[in-house]
Amino acid sequence: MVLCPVIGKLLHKHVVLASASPRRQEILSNAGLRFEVVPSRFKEKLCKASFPTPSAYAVETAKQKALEVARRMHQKDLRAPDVVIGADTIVTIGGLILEKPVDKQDAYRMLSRLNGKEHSVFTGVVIVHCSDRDGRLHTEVLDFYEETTVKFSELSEELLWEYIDSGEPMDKAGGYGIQALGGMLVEHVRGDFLNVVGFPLNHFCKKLAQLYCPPCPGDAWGAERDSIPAVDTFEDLSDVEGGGGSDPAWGDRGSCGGEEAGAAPPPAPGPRDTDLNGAVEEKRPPFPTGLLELMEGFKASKALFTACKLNVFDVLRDQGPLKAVDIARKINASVRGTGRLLEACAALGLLHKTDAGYSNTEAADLHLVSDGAHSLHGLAVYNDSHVWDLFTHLDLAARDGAEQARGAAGMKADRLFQSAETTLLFMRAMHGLSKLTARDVATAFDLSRFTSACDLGGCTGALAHELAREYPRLQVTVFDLPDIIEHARAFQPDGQRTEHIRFVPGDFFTDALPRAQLYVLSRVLHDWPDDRVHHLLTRISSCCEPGGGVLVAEAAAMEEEEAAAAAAARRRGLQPLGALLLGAGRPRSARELGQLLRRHGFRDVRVAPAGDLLRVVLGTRAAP
Ligand SMILES: Cc1cn([C@@H]2O[C@H](COP(=O)(O)OP(=O)(O)OP(=O)(O)O)[C@@H](O)[C@H]2O)c(=O)[nH]c1=O
Repeated sequence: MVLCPVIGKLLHKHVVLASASPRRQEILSNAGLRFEVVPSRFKEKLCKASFPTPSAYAVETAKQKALEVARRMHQKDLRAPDVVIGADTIVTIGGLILEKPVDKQDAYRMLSRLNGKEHSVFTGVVIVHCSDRDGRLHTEVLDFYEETTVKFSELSEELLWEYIDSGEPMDKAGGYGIQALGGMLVEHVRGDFLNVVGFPLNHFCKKLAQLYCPPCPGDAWGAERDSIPAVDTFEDLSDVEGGGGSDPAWGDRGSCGGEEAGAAPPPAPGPRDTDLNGAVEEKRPPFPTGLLELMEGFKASKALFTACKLNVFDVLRDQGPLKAVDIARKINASVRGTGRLLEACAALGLLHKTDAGYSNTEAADLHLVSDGAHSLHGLAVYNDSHVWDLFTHLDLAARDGAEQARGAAGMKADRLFQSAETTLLFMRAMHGLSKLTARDVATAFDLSRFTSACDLGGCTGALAHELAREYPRLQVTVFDLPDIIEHARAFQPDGQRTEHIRFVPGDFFTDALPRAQLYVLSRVLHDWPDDRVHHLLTRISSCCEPGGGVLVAEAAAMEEEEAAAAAAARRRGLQPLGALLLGAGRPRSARELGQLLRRHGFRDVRVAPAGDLLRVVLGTRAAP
């Protein structure tokens, strides 16, 4: 990929992002950078008046954030980093620097100031190269900043308060997030949009190119070149690190970092390079960041699950910010243990930590609390209590097949749900996931020509509600196992029309299917092996009148997109394991699903994406 080499220069290094900002993490990981997140503990309290410009303040804050992390990691001697990246975003208007609001009133003061006017957003960035010299940390700091101007529309008081009440302003400089609801407040932007969001990626790449690209012979710009080099120059970059010479750009641009200061260039020496003392150094293998992440990944999941299980996010949503000791009391846990768990959650970007204590991030408020329209709490609890146990026995499943693993985890193979409690656990997990995707599935195609639908395996009816909401003429039947239907009532949303939805108990492999023009199979087929899928589609096909349809939603990528959707691919990559442990099914691509539908008498088969997770395939029953 042509854009990779400049970011690729960091792939062999242990890179740390000294920031808890989820936006920075997203911007950099979207650009292909691999890094560890270690939020800085530096308190953003430098005296603003002592800086000549707002940008100098942002740069110094970014520098102190990064250096604090570099020193802490060096002291602990744990996976000491090669490079630490720090950043600080501020909003300035009329000489005033606005950081993150401390409460709603503060957010209101900030937004009123910005209302109808143009302001500047500065992000200061530092790239700190670290090395160990006789046990002492040596740092070299490269810094820069980027300015973007943003103009707000004239906004009514009501709108400002509505925006503040959405909760979005609280963890954002200036009290708004241009990338989300805050985008609606903005009339125009001059400059780098991502700079406003929290990280000036373009400028960062230029700096990396300066750092790692030696001046080409005859290049009039030399080390001062300040634009991303042409693609073929990028390709040349792949070997320059091995050149072993000093880095002119670094020498010119870098500033020394306090007590750790020194003059040596940061890049590592080449394959077998001679250093100034004549000693020969072996080339270090690339730092296995990805592997280490995989090895540690389960701890991150467990921290999230545990905080959900102990209702940490509920407590903080209702009463945060709170100190660890108060949270411990409220969740009935030890202060020491709670403190550790909270630290871990903050490091994972699930919580914010400030002087006032811990508070939820936006994502935690939305998805990790136990109630609310977008809650995935049930999924976390299900994964923790049920899927976790099964995966503990993955070795057994791999060796002997699923039955052994299920047995070891205490599950009887002949019965899906052991008790009402496990049924509810499963239903809560599915409910959260279905609600997350229901709208995308319901609107992937225009289904308004149908007046009746049957959602097979429709569980709590989350998709049925969305279908009924989207298509007022549609009558939807949710068809699922009696155990499920018995508990479905508990999941019905208050105040939503339910007369268009009915719940019918039954087994779609054996019982008569309710009559409907459209049959829906949302995330059902991957649970079943080919023979069962054929059996089910044969049954649907024989019930479906010509002109009727079948709608299949699965976490299946379109083949041509597979390489691009790396994260989704990773999720899909784990699906066969889930199938091994949970049943004999398998994931199927959209193309394969389309072929299946054609084979069972459906024509005009079309595929559409439904959000990031799912693909939806719609087929129309041809005349037999
Ligand atoms: C203007 C604007 C800002 N932000 C966020 O505001 C925080 C600034 O605060 P910071 O002190 O620079 O960073 P932080 O979040 O406290 O993290 P850290 O680096 O650990 O100090 C960062 O998050 C940015 O994304 C947005 O998400 N959208 C916007 O439109």
